[in-house]
Amino acid sequence: MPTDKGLVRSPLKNAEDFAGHTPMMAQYLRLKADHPETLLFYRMGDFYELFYADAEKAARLLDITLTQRGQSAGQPVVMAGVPFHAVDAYLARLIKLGESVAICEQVGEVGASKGPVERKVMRVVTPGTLTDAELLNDKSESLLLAVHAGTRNFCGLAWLSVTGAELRLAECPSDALEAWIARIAPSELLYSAEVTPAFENRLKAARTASPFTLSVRPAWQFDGALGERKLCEQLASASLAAWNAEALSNAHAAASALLGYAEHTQGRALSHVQRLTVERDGDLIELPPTTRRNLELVQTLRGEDAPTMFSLLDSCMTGMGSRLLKRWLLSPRRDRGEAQARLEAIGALQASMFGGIAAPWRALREQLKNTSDVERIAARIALRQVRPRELVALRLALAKAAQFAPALPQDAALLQQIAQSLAPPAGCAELLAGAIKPDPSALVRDGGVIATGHDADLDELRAISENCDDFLLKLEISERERTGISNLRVQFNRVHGFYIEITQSALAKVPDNYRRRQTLKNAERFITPELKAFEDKALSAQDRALAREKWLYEQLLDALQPHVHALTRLAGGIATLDALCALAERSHTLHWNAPSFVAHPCIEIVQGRHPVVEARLAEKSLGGFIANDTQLGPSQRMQVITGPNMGGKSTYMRQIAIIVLLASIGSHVPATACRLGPIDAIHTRIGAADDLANAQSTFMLEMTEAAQILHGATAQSLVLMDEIGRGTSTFDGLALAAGIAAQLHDRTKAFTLFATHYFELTEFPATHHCAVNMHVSATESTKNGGRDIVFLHEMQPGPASKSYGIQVARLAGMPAAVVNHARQALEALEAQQTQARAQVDLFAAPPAAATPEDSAVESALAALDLDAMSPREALEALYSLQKLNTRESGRS
Ligand SMILES: Nc1ncnc2c1ncn2[C@@H]1O[C@H](COP(=O)(O)OP(=O)(O)OP(=O)(O)O)[C@@H](O)[C@H]1O
Repeated sequence: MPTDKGLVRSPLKNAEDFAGHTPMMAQYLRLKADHPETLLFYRMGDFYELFYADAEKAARLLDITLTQRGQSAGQPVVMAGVPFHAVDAYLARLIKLGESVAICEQVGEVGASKGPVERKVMRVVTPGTLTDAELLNDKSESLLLAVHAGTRNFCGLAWLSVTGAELRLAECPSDALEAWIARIAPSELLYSAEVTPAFENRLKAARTASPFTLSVRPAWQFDGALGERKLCEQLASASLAAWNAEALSNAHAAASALLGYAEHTQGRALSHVQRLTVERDGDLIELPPTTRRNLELVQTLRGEDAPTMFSLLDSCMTGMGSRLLKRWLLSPRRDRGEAQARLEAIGALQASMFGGIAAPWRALREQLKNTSDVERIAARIALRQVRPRELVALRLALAKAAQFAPALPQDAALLQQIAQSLAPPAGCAELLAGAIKPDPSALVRDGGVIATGHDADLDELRAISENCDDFLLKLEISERERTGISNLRVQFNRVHGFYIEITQSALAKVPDNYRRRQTLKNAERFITPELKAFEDKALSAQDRALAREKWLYEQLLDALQPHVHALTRLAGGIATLDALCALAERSHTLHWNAPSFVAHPCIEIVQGRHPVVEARLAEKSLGGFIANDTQLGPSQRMQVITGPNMGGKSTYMRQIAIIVLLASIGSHVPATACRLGPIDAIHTRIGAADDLANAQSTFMLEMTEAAQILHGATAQSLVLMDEIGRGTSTFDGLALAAGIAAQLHDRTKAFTLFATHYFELTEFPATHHCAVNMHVSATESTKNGGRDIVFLHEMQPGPASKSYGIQVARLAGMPAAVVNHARQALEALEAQQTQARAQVDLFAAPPAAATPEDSAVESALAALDLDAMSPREALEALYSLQKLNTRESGRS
């Protein structure tokens, strides 16, 4: 029997367990037993109430009042509540804190049966399965990721956004798991209750890179065969061959848990998820978490959202566009096909000759403004959670989408593809226009949502409640005419309802179909079948109109289901168009140019700039950015960069990485020209703070990151090494820096930018022919006796002549006494070093270490497939290894 850490069933499951509890508390406890780890919001009239431990927790987290009311099973009932109309704000706070909430509604008729009204958990809101517009961030996705610790050191991954249309699968070696998690950046991660404690600790540790909620699921839900079946059902396909996703049993197992959980939280299947993508290790340009952090792609080093590369790049008009652009930025592909198609599209959007009007991106962006989030609305239609006003927004978006296509230039394949996806699903806009009022109430339960003319019954019901007086007046006139009784009156009172009043004198003229209702002194009151029917209708018209509206809304949702697929396709088209128009606008505004791709290895940049630093300088009027060239190719793979602190070394290195990344996603780049050969990864090792959370010192972290780069980089990688070795003693640091530079140059052969303050390293290019010295220029100002430094920020060939550390310290406001002291000490040190400097060849290759051959025991050990062994076989293998070892020791 599989254990289930997260979903431990409450022992209070049987009816007798609730003995002594009031019927309502027994109902609550029964529902709570199914959601032990989740706060249960139990609807009572106008409030959602929480009880017992949930109430205490909510009171603490939400700062709401904890109260006690009555007793159940001899104990006071501890409770706390939130008003139902304000629930979204409370949910948002809880979700932000990583909590999950089960929403339990009253589903039965009040008073329909004995005991409490029937209640049901309608949905579970968790950080990774958000669907409410109020809880979601427009510009970022909330992703749910399931991880399966598979066999043979492989992990399966499956992830999706519940409000998106795409499910993604991947398999990765176990040691690459953290990098994958960091790249996916989920809001919630699902894992099996039966993973090893070590694996669980790794998942917990992965939260330091970007926080997410961990949710444990029963082990049986991670089932490969079940996952494959569920995927086939989801995609309405007999096999996964079309997606090249057949032989991925670890990922299928993750998908099984993922879909199961997503359905559990939404209370229904995710019919809108109809696309599948398999991500493979080698498809993407590797951007390790350190690179994303150091290049400040989506977060600054301080953890803020701006100014970052994404905040500069994202001028999208819609949330869909922003989300897609972020995905592009974080997942550049090695294959240039996609980037090339985007470049072509941007070129076409910028061509001012199109149709004799200004560049098409301008007009398109105007049209894209205020387009609603069709992607999320389509998902909410599928999940039957869509609100009336969203449907109006959808109708307007459909009308807009129809205008985009004719405005699209015809000469780029990607734009043509977009034009096709923008065709609004036939009949959908008409359906919406016919069914929903142009300005409906926010919620269906308030009524006033369904358009007049959509349903005759509803119109009549509304007419009754709205035009009661009118009806009575008309009836009075027609009855007076029919009977010839001129003082006949049609009236209403609360006790007797509707009636026709006839005075004594006119009784003789009363028609046959009048039935007596009441006799007064001077008059008789009658009812007719027509008036009786009206009375029945009028008295309950409002309630019935509301019920009818709800029913009609459900009918409308049914009728919209077949359009969901086309709507998500259309949403994809709008998002892509928006992202491309944003790139065209950025390129125009920031004076960027199109890069070109070549097959031979090179990174050639003419007049490159760092876009974020440039924007900051412009914003603060700190002067212009100095552009620099970069030339890296087969014969010049490494630049050893020296120059003063604050000279611009880091900026120069980062700008190259950013230009390479922008080109790889198909964006224009901040340079006059750029030619780029194949790239498989961008690695960075740039100064870091202590990683206290992982108990690593600065130096340990520096070495760990450098080691990862040396293991991972290839001849197609771009490597940024900023001041490696500075975290330890000078000799240690210098020696390590020399070793690392030699390894990158001789073995890895990656394109390397190696910034250093060790002047000794400027000798490196003399013996390493693919390396060159570069330096950032600075000069001493004539003011202040030539003691001040002026940064020119220009990259020039050759090594720097001076380090200017003391000048920079002076600029930073160091007391004059310290500066003088340092200057004297420096002179003494330099004199001493020149005398004592022994000629040490820092870069000489070490004597080849004899690589001992593996012993027979080691070879046998390496050949064992532990995952495929039973405990008995493992024990036998151990015996034979022991025997082998005894034999070997005997020989030696
Ligand atoms: N090309 C440039 N044009 C104009 N200003 C620049 C340029 N490069 C750098 N700067 C300015 O100089 C500042 C320092 O640059 P950077 O951090 O790259 O220097 P550094 O040489 O790496 O310094 P350190 O060695 O102390 O790390 C930047 O914040 C920016 O304001």
